[in-house]
Amino acid sequence: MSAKVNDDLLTERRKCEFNVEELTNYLDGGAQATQNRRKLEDKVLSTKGLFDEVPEEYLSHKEKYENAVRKAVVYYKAMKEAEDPNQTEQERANATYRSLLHAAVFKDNSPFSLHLAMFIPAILGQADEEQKKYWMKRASKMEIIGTYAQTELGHGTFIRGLETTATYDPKTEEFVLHSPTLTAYKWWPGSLAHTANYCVVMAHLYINGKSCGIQPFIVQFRDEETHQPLPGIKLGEIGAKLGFNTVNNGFLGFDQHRIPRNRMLMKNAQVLKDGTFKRSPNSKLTYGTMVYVRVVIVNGMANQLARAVTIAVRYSAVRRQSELKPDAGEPQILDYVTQQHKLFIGIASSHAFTLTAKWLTRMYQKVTADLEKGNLDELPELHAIACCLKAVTTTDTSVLVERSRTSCGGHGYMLSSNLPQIYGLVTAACTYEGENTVLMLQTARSLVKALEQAQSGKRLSPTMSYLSEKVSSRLKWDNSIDGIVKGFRRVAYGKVESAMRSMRKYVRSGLGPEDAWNMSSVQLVAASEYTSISEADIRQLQDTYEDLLGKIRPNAVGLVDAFDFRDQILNSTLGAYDGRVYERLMEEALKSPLNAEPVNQSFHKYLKPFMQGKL
Ligand SMILES: CCC/C=C/C(=O)SCCNC(=O)CCNC(=O)[C@H](O)C(C)(C)COP(=O)([O-])OP(=O)([O-])OC[C@H]1O[C@@H](n2cnc3c(N)ncnc32)[C@H](O)[C@@H]1OP(=O)([O-])[O-]
Ligand SMILES: Cc1cc2nc3c(=O)[nH]c(=O)nc-3n(C[C@H](O)[C@H](O)[C@H](O)COP(=O)(O)OP(=O)(O)OC[C@H]3O[C@@H](n4cnc5c(N)ncnc54)[C@H](O)[C@@H]3O)c2cc1C
Repeated sequence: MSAKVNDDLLTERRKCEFNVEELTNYLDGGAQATQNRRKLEDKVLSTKGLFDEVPEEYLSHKEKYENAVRKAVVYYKAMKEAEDPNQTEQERANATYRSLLHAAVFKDNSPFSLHLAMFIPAILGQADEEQKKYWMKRASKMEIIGTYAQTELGHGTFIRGLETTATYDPKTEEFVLHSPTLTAYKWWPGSLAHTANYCVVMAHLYINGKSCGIQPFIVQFRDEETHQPLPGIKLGEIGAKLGFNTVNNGFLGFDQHRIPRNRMLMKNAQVLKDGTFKRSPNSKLTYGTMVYVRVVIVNGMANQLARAVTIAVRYSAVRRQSELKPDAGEPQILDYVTQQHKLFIGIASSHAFTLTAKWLTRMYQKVTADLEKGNLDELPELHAIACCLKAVTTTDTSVLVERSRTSCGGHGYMLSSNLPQIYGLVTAACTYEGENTVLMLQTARSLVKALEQAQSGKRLSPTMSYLSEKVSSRLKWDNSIDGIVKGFRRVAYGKVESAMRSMRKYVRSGLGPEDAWNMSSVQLVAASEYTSISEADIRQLQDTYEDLLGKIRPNAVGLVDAFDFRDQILNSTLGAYDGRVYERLMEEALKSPLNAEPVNQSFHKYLKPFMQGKL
């Protein structure tokens, strides 16, 4: 088959009105950063043994895991060898994030992901200096593989309800870890089942029968040589899921399992040898690892969304279907304005999430630096904003990735398009690291507080200041960027105010504050808007929107090319740079094991006797 680039894609690229490379450089953080990223990709992607001979989807559950472990090892070594010693750690991290290199290797996800995404951050954020030195030396070289075990069979959201206990025994200077019930079993941690040998366990600390809250402990649960579970450890895999099937999510129960005192991570709270408990300056510092990961997720969503819309936009430029005008031939489906509406929002959202992620990361770094100096003032605001942005970006990305998939018609349903797997990855993020409704309610809680403060004349932080702006009940709609931002602020203010009025109404009617909160929670999450926008305003906004879709249309392929994902990273029959969609669909179909023989044995065993009335 010819390797020629599809003619429609060639035309699209000629039509593009801006410099694609310039936008790529902007996304990478400069031309040099683009070069560095591409160099990294060249090196890693040329590594032997990284890719599947048989497409992953045709392997059994067990084979998928074993194959993923094999590739994780090759990939880890390739990344280490490709490291440029002249680059800073931040530059390396940026290149790795932007390239989504692991997506070329794992259509699903790596069984090492929890080690890097949570185990190491938990040590960095929760261990004291001595512990950090010891554990980071081992963890950074992957002499040990770790995970983060917080969620239990019975509790995920309500961390204070976790049932795993860590009881301090001052006689032996040990903690005794125990799972008193079935629902106390840790359930979900990635890598836990067969990959990791250590984990950070969140457990309820008791000293002399007194509760000292939820605390982090570093626990070895497999022998370092034999990999057998240690005495007092019950361990296994939780089974097949919608996605994440190579992540090796596991369960873990403790039967009076003893660990030394120095295995409690003691940066914030401490237990002294005699059992004296030293409280953390703020009990919520224990939740720091989750705040960090929520920040990281926003960036991850921007990249996964960019990947999905790249596939869908390129496919939409190649695919021709139906008729717009009689005898004019079949148009590219990208010419249908409904198709543009489905996809261009995805491109725009990806850019918006990228910029938001940069802003949020800076805020995280500042608050973390302040925490190190003992200043906790901005922690509540960081928590409220990280919760909200994690929830909004994961929800929107899930919707937009699914829309990208359906916008490819039947071919988007094929696993070889990679869109179903991308959806499986991003929809998981609506649940993990805090279920989205729950996180939105955390943000609502701080918004209600801020509005109360504004109404009593207190000054608010810049991110909340719109709640103290004087707003007239009738807002004159204005289609400029400033006008739209003002409109959004008005709507946001209206939502919070309406939810608060509703809560006050319920309290006046005799409900307690918690019940009033629950009764108003639909409004708190997604209040109906109090916007004074009129029908004429909406028409004008709609006209502007349709006008903008037309302006983006000639640049759509250029915009997704600028994301600069290699074919191996897109891993899709529909999205490759050359647009050979139909050839690739056929090539992949021929890899199905069912195509290895013209007649399947089930014909002789079942169909023939059945059809001949002999079964
Ligand atoms: C690759 C995939 C890997 C996946 C891994 C995972 O999923 S790992 C598993 C991931 N699992 C999850 O993500 C579980 C999700 N659940 C949670 O994060 C928490 O349990 C909760 C936040 C829902 C409630 O917690 P709670 O019942 O203890 O709290 P409360 O509601 O009573 O509020 C008390 C006060 O604390 C404040 N505050 C709370 N958190 C923070 C914080 N981080 N920082 C600062 N502050 C915080 C809150 O604003 C409130 O302030 P106020 O108004 O009193 O001034
Ligand atoms: C793919 C994946 C990977 C994961 N990896 C890990 C891991 O590595 N380590 C780990 O420890 N955990 C992990 N988890 C677990 C994850 O963090 C939890 O599933 C998540 O925090 C949600 O908790 P839950 O499952 O108990 O849901 P629940 O809290 O039971 O939620 C169920 C429903 O109840 C609602 N609800 C709950 N509380 C409230 C409330 N206060 N107000 C209103 N509604 C409420 C929710 O909105 C939701 O609709 C993972 C989960 C997934 C899906």
